[in-house]
Amino acid sequence: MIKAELHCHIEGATPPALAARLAAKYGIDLSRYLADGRYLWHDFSSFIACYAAIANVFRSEEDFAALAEAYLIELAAENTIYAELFVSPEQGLAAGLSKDGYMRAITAGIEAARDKTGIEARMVMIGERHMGPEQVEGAARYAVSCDFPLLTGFNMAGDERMGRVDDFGRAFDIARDGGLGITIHAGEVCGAFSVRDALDRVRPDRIGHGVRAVEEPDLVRRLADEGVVLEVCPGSNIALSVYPDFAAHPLRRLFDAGVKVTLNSDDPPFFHTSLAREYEAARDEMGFSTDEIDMMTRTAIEAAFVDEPTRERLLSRFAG
Ligand SMILES: Nc1ncnc2[nH]cnc12
Ligand SMILES: [Zn+2]
Repeated sequence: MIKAELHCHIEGATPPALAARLAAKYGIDLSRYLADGRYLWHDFSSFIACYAAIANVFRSEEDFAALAEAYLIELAAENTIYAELFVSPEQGLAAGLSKDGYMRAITAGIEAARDKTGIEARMVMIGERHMGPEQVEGAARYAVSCDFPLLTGFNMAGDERMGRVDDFGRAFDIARDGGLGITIHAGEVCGAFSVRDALDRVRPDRIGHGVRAVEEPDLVRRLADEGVVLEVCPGSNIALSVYPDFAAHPLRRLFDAGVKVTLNSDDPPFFHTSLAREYEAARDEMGFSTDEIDMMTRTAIEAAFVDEPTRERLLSRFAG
């Protein structure tokens, strides 16, 4: 089955064995965050802290390039034709590189994977909500001024409980005015109000998660009517205790209500998942037919932050 992914934080795709190898190479103590091949966290805040620690083991352009290349090659091996990677150039600064050096590295990883497998990929710039409006605006300004053609979108991740969407509105205005596709994490840790705020202030093309919109029927209807695409990450939601299990997850209710939904892995090894496992769970645990899953993949390509010839080429893979 053909697959596509719109929502994966690239440092969040770091295999634990790679994190351990780089930590040993650079003399970094990860014992609070990684043991017995598993990442150590127990709630959203400790997940964010663990994520930051793991992202810090990358110290060279080669490290970042190898991560992106390896992740995309793994996706391609599971018949994934398109992926968007969430990127954080400030991670380059933390590594003693430059933001451009980081972007160059992820670009190199994408190009290497495309040369080897044909997988198409783009980058989406991340601002971190818990770092405050200045950081998020800075990320947007860098995104619209840097010169990396594979960077096609802007997103805000991080702790949804920090501030209100309005505090970050200018960052999205900058990104939109600069021609970037717009998506925002909302309705994951916080409830329906957060999705409504995002729709009202940011007018996003897509929403990261968004699943807690299900708590308000009017909001579900609004998502369906406005055609906003949800980047749904069921395994992530279960790992972070947003829902107890796949049976309780609202993906099916949103789909049946006519909301445009897609399947994604978020930070796969942190949540003991992969894009392939999310597809399997949709079929085996959430009762989606092959045709319905294909619909979700098609939705992902239709909502991808790509130029129209690329979209047409990707959509042609569904012919027949
Ligand atoms: N699931 C998630 N929610 C918010 N910020 C994140 N950063 C990495 N993964 C995230
Ligand atoms: Zn995410």
